[in-house]
Amino acid sequence: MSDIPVIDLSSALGGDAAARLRTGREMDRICREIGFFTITGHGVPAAVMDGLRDKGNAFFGLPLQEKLRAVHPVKGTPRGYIALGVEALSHGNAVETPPDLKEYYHFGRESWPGEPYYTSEEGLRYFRPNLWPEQPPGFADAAAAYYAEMEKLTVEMMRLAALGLGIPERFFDDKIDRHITAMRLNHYPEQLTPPAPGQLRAGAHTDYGLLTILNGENVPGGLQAQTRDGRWLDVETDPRSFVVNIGDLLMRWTNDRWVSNVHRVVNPPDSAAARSRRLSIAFFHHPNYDAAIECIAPPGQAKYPPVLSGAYRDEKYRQTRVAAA
Ligand SMILES: O=C(O)CCC(=O)C(=O)O
Ligand SMILES: [Fe+2]
Repeated sequence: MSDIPVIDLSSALGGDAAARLRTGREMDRICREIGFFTITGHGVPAAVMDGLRDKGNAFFGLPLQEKLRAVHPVKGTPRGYIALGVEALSHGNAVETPPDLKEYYHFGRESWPGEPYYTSEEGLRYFRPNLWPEQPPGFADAAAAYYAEMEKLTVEMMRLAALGLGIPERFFDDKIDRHITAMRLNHYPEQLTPPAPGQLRAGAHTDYGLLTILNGENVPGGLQAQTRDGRWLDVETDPRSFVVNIGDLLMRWTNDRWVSNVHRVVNPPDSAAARSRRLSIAFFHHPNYDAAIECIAPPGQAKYPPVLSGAYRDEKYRQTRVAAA
């Protein structure tokens, strides 16, 4: 495969059963080979995408002192601002590199029901209040609107995934209906000094969850995905479409039928480094924390023991932190 495939979701989202099955099978074919594809016809309004992108750009454009006021007081909490030098994604895959050349803002669901699933001691570990900065105004609303669109889209995509995997269309529904998805706005600043040896915007890594839905922009110093035979492919991240990739947990759930590809964000070339900042918005779809992930496989052929969704993510977060935030 020499290019990242494109899936047009419009007929499947229109509800036509044959189109849904066809699209699910297309996903299956692609995800067995390379767990990366672009989606068009996704139905997410451009105004929602631009809305959050504008707020993100405004936030990262603030002076560092301002941004640091949005650092969460409890170290390691996936909420609020994380400055340059805190994370090295490659550590999640046991590769040592210097920290990634990015800053990011982490947030989750804005509100949830007053039920024990959310409010118990365990629930509180995943459902935490967001930490919105004072500036820019309207950030929380733009984020909630975007989050809601991603929720609708991922329910549909997981149904198509089920069709492609040959399991009941609604198999995933009750395992993702109280999902613990975190989102990130990643900002890769202009590079005014050369990176250290081995230092990238985001080191080579795999994502942890089910589907990552990414909205980026095509500027020098962008996303690359690695093929099974070790080549790096440039991934176009057009701001009007989304790039979707499979995470480790879905790879495990499918008993390795679908691949969670290694990917990275490279540095811009020297000629453009001083002016190529880049913003990406990532929705890391992750099942309900109490969902047991049991390999979808014929009896006796599961490659992995069952694991709980929440415990699995906790461990991944622990591995990728290289400095106190
Ligand atoms: O910024 C991008 O294009 C990708 C970022 C990424 O892979 C991640 O945050 O996991
Ligand atoms: Fe990633």
